[in-house]
Amino acid sequence: TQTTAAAVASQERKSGASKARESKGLIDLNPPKGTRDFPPDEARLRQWLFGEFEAVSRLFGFQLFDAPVLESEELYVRKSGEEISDQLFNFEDKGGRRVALRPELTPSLARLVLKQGKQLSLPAKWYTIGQCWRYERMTRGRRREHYQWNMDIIGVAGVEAEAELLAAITMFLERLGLSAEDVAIKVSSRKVLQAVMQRYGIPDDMFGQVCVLVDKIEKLPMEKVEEEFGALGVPAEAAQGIIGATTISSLAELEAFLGAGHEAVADLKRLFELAEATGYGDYLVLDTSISRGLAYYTSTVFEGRDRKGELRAIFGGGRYDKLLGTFGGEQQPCAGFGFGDAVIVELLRDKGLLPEIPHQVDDVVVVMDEQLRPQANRIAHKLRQSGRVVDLVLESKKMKWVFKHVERCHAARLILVAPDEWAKGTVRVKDLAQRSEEDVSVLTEMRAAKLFICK
Ligand SMILES: OCc1cccc(Br)n1
Repeated sequence: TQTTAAAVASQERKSGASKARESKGLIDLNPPKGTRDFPPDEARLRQWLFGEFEAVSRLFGFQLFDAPVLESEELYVRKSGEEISDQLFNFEDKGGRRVALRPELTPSLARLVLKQGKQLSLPAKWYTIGQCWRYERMTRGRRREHYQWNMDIIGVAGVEAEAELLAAITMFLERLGLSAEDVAIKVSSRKVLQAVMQRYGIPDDMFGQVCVLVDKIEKLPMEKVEEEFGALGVPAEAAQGIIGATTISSLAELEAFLGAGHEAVADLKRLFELAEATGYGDYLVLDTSISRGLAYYTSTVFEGRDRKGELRAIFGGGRYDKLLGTFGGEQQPCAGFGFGDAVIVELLRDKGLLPEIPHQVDDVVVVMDEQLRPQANRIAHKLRQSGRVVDLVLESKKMKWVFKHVERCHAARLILVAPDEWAKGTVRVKDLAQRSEEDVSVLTEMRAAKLFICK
């Protein structure tokens, strides 16, 4: 039961229609707060988007994995001030177990990799698309769920892994009609922050918290950031040194800051070289202001942003060489990314690149006399076996309805099973594109071949 204030707030947020239904004791037709329905039109767009995720993952030879949307809460308790941990959609199940709807997919991947142990041949290249959750006070009206495409490479220590992941991302963007003119991929290394922390003698065990706080610099007023550094016990001078290190935007500057032989410089130089050679170098921008909001990244981090800077991050990722170790498994070098299903659609819409994806079938089969229903079913079945997408009209309908239906289905052909034609062993086939029609024999498979067109 909600407190009175919460109930009143919730009632105020409901639309008039929802209130009206609620007052009649009817169920609310809207999905739970912060979640989305996918009726057919939206589901077709999502299916298209996921099809592109799948196609690119396939082209890169990655293997699909999956895990439950419900995980043990302990996978996500990291005490590093991460938004993802602060907003866990967690609860106690009826068995008294602390569980959570997964806020991200990487911990599940880590759990599965460790569970496979020595059975897993390395390097492993795994991908998945899964719904992820957060419980955020609806103060900001943000979504509580989204779908994320993840690709991860386990067992490769060099930035060749990050280069492969970025190649997949940029191939995906190009397939959708986007280019480096639309999207920038900001790249940095947390080894920069590590170097600064060492310079100021900040203990290593604060690395995750400091990185998560640096990620908030762009999102919070500077005084709030400085206050949070203070709360972490980071001296003001060190905080200024960390904040100062987030303004580097070229390899030359980075080299001057860290020194020529520093591993972060070598890593990023190699990454930019591979990106250029592969053909997506124009997307990359060195920018030490990015840190990402996940504590477990250890060096390379990257995020995709629209060049206009109007939208939230399109995707994000990086290297997380210590995560498996923190789960009590054998340490393995890992790199991966998460790519959400929401911001990319906003960007495609802004660019006029959202595809029209109508409901479409090849054939609509209609029986004109219920006596011929068995024959019509057989015709539809044979057509489907030959690969045709068939909408079989299941009740007697007037032709006016049939023609409207054929339009709704964007059908290529209308096949009428009617007594006169059937008596001659034929069915009437209307080719809706050619606006022609003919009676096609169904008496023998061969002569009926024209009807059972194989795709
Ligand atoms: O990317 C943060 C996040 C995690 C889970 C659900 C949603 Br919506 N957003």
